Amino acid sequence: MAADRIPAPQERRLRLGADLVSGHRTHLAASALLALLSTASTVAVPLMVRDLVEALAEDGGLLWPVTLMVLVAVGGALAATASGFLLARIGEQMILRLRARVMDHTLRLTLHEVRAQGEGNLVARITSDAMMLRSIVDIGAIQLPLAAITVVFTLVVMSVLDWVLVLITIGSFALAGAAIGFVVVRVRRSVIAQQTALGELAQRFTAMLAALPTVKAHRAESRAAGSLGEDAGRLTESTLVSARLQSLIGPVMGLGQQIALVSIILGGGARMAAGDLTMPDFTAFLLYLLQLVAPVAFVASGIGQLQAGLAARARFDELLALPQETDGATGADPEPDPHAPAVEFDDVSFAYDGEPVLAGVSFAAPRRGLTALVGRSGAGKSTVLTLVERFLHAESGSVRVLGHDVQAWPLDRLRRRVAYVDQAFTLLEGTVRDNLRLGCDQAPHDEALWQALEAVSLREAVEQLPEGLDTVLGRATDLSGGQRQRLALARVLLTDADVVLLDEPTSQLDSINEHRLRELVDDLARSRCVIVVAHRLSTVQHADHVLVMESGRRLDAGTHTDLMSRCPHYEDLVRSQQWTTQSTPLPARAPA
Ligand SMILES: Nc1ncnc2c1ncn2[C@@H]1O[C@H](COP(=O)(O)OP(=O)(O)OP(=O)(O)O)[C@@H](O)[C@H]1O
Repeated sequence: MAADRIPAPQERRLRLGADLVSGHRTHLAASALLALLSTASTVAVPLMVRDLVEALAEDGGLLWPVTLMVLVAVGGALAATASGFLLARIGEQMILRLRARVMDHTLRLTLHEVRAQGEGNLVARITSDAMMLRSIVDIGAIQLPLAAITVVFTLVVMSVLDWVLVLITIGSFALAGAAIGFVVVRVRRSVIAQQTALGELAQRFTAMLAALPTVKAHRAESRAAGSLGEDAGRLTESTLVSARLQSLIGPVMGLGQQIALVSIILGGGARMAAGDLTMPDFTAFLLYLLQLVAPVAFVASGIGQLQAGLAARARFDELLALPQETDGATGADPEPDPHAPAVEFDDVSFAYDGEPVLAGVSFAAPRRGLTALVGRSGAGKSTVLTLVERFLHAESGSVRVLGHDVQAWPLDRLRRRVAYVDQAFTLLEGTVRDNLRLGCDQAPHDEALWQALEAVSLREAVEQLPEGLDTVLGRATDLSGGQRQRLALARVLLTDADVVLLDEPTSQLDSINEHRLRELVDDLARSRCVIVVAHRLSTVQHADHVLVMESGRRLDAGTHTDLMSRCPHYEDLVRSQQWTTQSTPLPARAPA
């Protein structure tokens, strides 16, 4: 199954030659052939000019040489155009495949890694980095080798005309070449710094947009814009470093050309005076020299741009080398144990980057019914859910689902059995229909979707949306908090998950919504195991089992009534209803 396939580490690098250009070999060969024809015409034209000069001197017919020269020149131009177009197509196809691969890979990274990388930084990979990488195909695959071939061919033909002048030409350009080589090494380093700064800016801007309501509510637009401006300034600084280096390339080559031209005119004049060089040969030589400038300059600047592409490639390699979520299990799905609890924690400990968060937690949630996790903010309740969903791995102890360790389940199967509803009741940017079908293997019919909406009292609201089930949510049209909540639960109703994990939002809902949510959760709990991180007393009172957590430990477990009679900490939580307030000390208990 594709979703379960984890690429071997060596597959996770960009193998630009085989990996990206594969499937386009014919087009690539055609493009190379056309470019070669165009190069041949470029090399041939000055020789034709020489024949023309000779024909003029000998009073010969001009029609045939001129016609041939025009045909060769126009043919060369057409071949260059066709080659360029083919190359652009290959480049776009390559970028298409690359983007698809990187997006797929990114979605399979662990949540922890995606957060560590930053969304904006990851987006920069498929935008600016991808465009930079295109230069490897545009320039590196054909144009640069061809420019180099043109230079070599031209020098060979020039040496047939006069090898002494060729030595002078090579000497003049060699100096410039050495200076450019020095610059190019630094260009690559500066481009990596520039792309990293661009990723950072994109990341900060994305995060700022996500927090826009808070920014606006605190009238912090100016401060936010100022801070983003500073990041943009840092990006400009690193861009200027590479721009400064790259801008050196053109003038240095120009200088090489000037030196070569003056040297050739002086040297050529002397050799003509000595009778070692004819006028037509000198004319052709000069034309070749002028023609040589373009490919030599292209090789010089192309190597610079190639460095940018290679820098982008290094950033892709870095991303592709990040491990995907591993699929622990192999072989067939484990058969659920009918006698085992739905979820079972056995002495589970977990730490975030060395910081202990859970310590020796044990509990069992039965196959049916509502289990509530309660505790102050930071007690580790949400972390328990993430371990069940295998977003994170326990450091010790075992987390079992339907009788089997979560590692024994193929990841895809585990997540089919366990539905997760986060605190924000997140909806994807897409139609209502897409959102409802998210966890379903077989897309349910609209009738089933309407039934699920009916069950969560959302049918009327969706019918009133501009395009009903086809209304795109997430941009101009969005749902209220309570409606999102119900849509997320309708999504769960459409799956056949055995376990439902629900991270209750900390914000207080109005009493009608709270009541509806409770009814829905009770409904779900009649046929499935529902584990809810509870922030409301109403949820806890309805729970069949309550697990009390404090500082990453299981403090007690039982029914609400039992816990009220024997667990002072629980009594405190219930009385204060301050499940989410860590810093505020709880008021003293009333005397019994
Ligand atoms: N991504 C993370 N990286 C590092 N530490 C984290 C991360 N997420 C949570 N923590 C830490 O782990 C601890 C437990 O967090 P968790 O979210 O499980 O608590 P919680 O009981 O669900 O809190 P709340 O009721 O406020 O949602 C906290 O101390 C928190 O600071």
